[in-house]
Amino acid sequence: MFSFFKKNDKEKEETPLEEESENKEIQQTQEEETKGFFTKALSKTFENIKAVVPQKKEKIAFDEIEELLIEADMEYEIIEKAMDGLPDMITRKQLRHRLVMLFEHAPDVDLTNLPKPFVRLIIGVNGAGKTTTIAKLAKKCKNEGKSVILGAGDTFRAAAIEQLSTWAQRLDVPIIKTKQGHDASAVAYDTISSALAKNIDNVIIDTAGRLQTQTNLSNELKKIVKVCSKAMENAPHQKLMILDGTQGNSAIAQAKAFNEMVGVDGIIVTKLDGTAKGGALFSISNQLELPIFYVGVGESADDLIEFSPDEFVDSLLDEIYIEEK
Ligand SMILES: Nc1nc2c(ncn2[C@@H]2O[C@H](COP(=O)(O)OP(=O)(O)OP(=O)(O)O)[C@@H](O)[C@H]2O)c(=O)[nH]1
Repeated sequence: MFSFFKKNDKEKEETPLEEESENKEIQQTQEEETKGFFTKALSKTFENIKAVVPQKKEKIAFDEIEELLIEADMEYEIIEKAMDGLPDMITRKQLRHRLVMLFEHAPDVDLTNLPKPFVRLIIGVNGAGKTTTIAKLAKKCKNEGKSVILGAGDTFRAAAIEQLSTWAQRLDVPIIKTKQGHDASAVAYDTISSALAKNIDNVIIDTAGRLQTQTNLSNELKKIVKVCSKAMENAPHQKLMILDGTQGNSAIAQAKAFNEMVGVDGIIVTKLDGTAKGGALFSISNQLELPIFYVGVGESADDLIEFSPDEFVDSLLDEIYIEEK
């Protein structure tokens, strides 16, 4: 999926075959690392799963799989869908195929040809982890050698502006902000204009998670989206919804409401480290018909990992199945 493998330090005299095998090795190492992250982040979910299947096996009974997926907070409707027609004893390969299929809504972004600036609008309810995730995304941009500017678009709460400003300072990235109560769409416009003027690669704009009424919130978000497109054609390029992973499946209704308001392009699930509800990722992606781009696995700016359905499913299966020969 989103892999950024740098080839620039390869020795010139390497043959294409050597280079290919080296690239494969790098890729494998990175996949292992991501799998390691998932295993760590999902330790609580895995504890529940292991209570159902304490010993790793080659084949696992249908009922046991059903039970462990329930334990991991996967919605029953999705479990039924995933397991439809599977035999009484299920192999790793059979289950893997079905589970990966649940994430069929893969992100469809050509990362080699991103517009400049690439504008992301961050939406979601208060407390879901919006501000922290914006900081994590900004850090990721910087790590990749890209410039970034933040827009403090949650003008409803002074604390939100302050919190994002603190992160901007800590990460040493510019931020456009205004006073509490001022027009959020003006902040969005100014942030994009500033990025255009200064040739900045990425724009990340925060939004309010709550206003006086749901209608006000909906109107404000719609206005921000419209104003972004006035500042730059086709902006925002991604509307990302932040969902609190500790809420498990109950985050879905919330997400649907936001999706109806402005149409969401993808999801970031936060706080995966603190929950036993990791299985909800299946239902979240499948029910909303949206890709999960990243997952948050801690409170620091580095605790964000790119979501890969394959690696996520493999780390889960590693807990219950003997490695397939
Ligand atoms: N463990 C853990 N905590 C997280 C993660 N992401 C965010 N948090 C914490 O969740 C709390 C809320 O995060 P914020 O980023 O303030 O959330 P917000 O959506 O901006 O919420 P408001 O500031 O209330 O608008 C903070 O204490 C964060 O440190 C994560 O991936 N893992």
